[in-house]
Amino acid sequence: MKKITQSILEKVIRKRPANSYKGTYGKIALIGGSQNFGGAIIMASLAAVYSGAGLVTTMTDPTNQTSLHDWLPEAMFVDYHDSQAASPIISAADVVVIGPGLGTDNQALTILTKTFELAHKNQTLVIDGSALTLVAQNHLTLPQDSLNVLTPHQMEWQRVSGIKIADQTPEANQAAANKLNALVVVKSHRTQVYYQDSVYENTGGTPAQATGGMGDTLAGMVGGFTAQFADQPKAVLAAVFAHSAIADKLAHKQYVVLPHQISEALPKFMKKNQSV
Ligand SMILES: NC(=O)C1=CN([C@@H]2O[C@H](COP(=O)(O)OP(=O)(O)OC[C@H]3O[C@@H](n4cnc5c(N)ncnc54)[C@H](O)[C@@H]3O)[C@@H](O)[C@H]2O)[C@@H](O)CC1
Ligand SMILES: Nc1ncnc2c1ncn2[C@@H]1O[C@H](COP(=O)(O)OP(=O)(O)O)[C@@H](O)[C@H]1O
Ligand SMILES: [Mg+2]
Repeated sequence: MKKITQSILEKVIRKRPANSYKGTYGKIALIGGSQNFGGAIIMASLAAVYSGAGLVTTMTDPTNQTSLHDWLPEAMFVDYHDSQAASPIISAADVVVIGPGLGTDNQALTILTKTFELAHKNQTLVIDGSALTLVAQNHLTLPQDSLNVLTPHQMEWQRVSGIKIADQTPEANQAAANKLNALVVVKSHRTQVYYQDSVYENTGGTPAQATGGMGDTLAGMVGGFTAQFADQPKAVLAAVFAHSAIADKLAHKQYVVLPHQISEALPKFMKKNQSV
């Protein structure tokens, strides 16, 4: 098993070319946030914007619009019930993050299946939270043409793969990830990443991260990194490492690290760890 260490950051985070503009850094659509879980998609959107994604659109329940803009005026808003408005933006996105706080009712299932229908080649789909539970409950097939990045915690991975948490060995997980033809980030206190023949284990992370919204933030970061950096598997590894490394640093002086604090630390962290 390979270790994910500090060295992944310089390999991925590049110095920004002088003649670049927002279009250089990718378009992301983030879909989620039911009436009760609005915070999840706001935290994911914060992470996407603070990791440097060029254009971010948040598709959520309209009850979340004011809080979204209060936290993040940089994000555009679309009502996720409005399929006519949402579909062209989803189609045009380089990266779609779906699931944080989406919920698992019929309306959430409709939004997820529509997003799967729209997914296409040259698009990365980050499937997190409720979207993973919906995939498992409804035996959905993942889209064939997009690069599918799954970010389950161990219980979500149990639902999707059928492997009980106690039996989630690297061999079993790798076989299941390959069967899904997906890049899978199995989150725990030492997160593991499965992609094709490779298994990676993160070397960072702290129990100060054990708080709701921490995974929503990682999903947004994976979206932000894959939107900007060409090598998609490496971008995922860098997002996983950066998420835990920032938390480890904050945890020197904090009992608990709040998810939005990780996002707020990202611009300085990325500047410090970019390649020269
Ligand atoms: N502020 C918000 O709006 C929040 C919304 N959230 C959303 O709520 C939805 C449900 O997600 P949840 O994960 O809370 O609920 P789930 O029911 O999907 O998973 C939680 C269950 O998994 C078990 N579990 C086993 N191993 C675990 C591990 N390593 N990490 C985490 N749980 C493990 C827990 O004991 C618990 O029974 C998701 O869409 C999520 O994005 C959560 O992120 C919490 C914060
Ligand atoms: N004890 C821990 N040590 C290291 N990382 C942790 C620990 N507890 C939680 N995390 C990290 O926090 C995140 C939790 O994700 P998730 O359970 O999906 O949260 P949520 O859905 O509430 O946002 C994962 O990235 C996980 O690796
Ligand atoms: Mg989660």
